[in-house]
Amino acid sequence: MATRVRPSSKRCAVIGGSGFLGRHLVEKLLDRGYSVSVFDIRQSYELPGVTFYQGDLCDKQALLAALKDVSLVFHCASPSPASDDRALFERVNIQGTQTVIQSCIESGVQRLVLTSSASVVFEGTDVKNGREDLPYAKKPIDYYTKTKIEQEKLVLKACDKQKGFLTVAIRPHGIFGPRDPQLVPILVDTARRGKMKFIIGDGTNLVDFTFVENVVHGHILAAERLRADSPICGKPYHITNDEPIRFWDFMSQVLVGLGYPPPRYHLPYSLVYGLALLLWLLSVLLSPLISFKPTFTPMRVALAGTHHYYNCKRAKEDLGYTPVVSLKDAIARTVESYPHLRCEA
Ligand SMILES: NC(=O)C1=CN([C@@H]2O[C@H](COP(=O)(O)OP(=O)(O)OC[C@H]3O[C@@H](n4cnc5c(N)ncnc54)[C@H](O)[C@@H]3O)[C@@H](O)[C@H]2O)C=CC1
Ligand SMILES: CC(C)CCC[C@@H](C)[C@H]1CC[C@H]2C3=C(CC[C@]12C)[C@@]1(C)CCC(=O)C[C@@H]1CC3
Repeated sequence: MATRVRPSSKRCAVIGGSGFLGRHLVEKLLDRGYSVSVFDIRQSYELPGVTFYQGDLCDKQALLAALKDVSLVFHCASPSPASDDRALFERVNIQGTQTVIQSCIESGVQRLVLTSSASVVFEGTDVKNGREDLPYAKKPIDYYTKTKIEQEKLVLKACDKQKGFLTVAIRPHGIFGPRDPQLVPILVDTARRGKMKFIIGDGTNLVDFTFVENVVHGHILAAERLRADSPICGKPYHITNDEPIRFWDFMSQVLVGLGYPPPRYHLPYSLVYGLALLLWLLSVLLSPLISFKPTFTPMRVALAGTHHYYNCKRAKEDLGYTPVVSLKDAIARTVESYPHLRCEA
């Protein structure tokens, strides 16, 4: 009878490893002595010690090739929330995640760490110090969030100690840092178009923004503690900077750091939300004729005008997590990393 060789526990794969979070995770895993395979639909860099597999995670055969002899998998691939493409989210985040789980099981992968999102409980209304036992959003605010909920449920349900397949989900919130293609670039683009003059609501709403290195730290702690006898199997964990900040103070600090004026004038939240909803509806109705993507989507307005910060006590207790970079240092390092986005005037 052929004996199955147990893959080395230091051999891992990062699905979505070409992305913002994925690449930071790959770099830290290499530092920690892991050998890393990246599976992604695109290859965005080259690094010694990394083997790239280019493919779609919905393609099982392509995935099986990348997971050969791998014992630990990080799944941090997703279409960008900005794509607002329902069919794509469903195909990649739901069907694709099912394919990831099946491929892991068939390849003998022992541990799967999913990058979920704290937004799985967010319905567009205040979440203050939210714990992991909050129910999933019944009316998710967009298709991205709806499919992130299904994705997390699939991965956590697949955890099976008997079969030796262990899973855990990390729920970060508002990831930022060097090379982020989303938060700072969208903010600067909005400022350059003269649209960052207004504060939505009274400006006192508290939000978590999480430095990418803290998110990476949470993922690695979870992976290294994921054993059959640990309490973390099949559970979700909030990972934040644990320093909620006023949404508009955070935006202002980034803008001022890059040489742009901070927003000053207030607009009522319900007015802006209503307008965003109307614009979104128009963009859907007119999509056969013209294509336009509004900057102020209902999701962004809700995120900008409500409290949404999360308690990460469970991660502290079970994973031994504490943020490794403070918010102040994180903002300074992020601002420094975008010299090309500085205000030229
Ligand atoms: N950026 C944020 O603020 C937050 C992100 N997340 C989650 O973190 C994860 C990583 O996000 P980011 O690094 O910000 O996004 P990103 O867009 O930079 O990276 C995602 C990667 O997934 C890859 N990908 C997409 N579809 C694929 C497919 N069908 N097959 C293979 N690869 C595919 C992309 O090519 C990309 O490299 C995602 O799961 C996202 O939902 C969760 C909370 C907050
Ligand atoms: C135009 C301005 C009002 C806002 C500019 C900044 C926004 C682009 C970002 C502020 C909060 C961010 C955020 C996400 C994306 C970028 C922001 C909207 C997520 C939706 C990314 C994916 C998630 O899982 C949740 C994030 C919440 C915070």
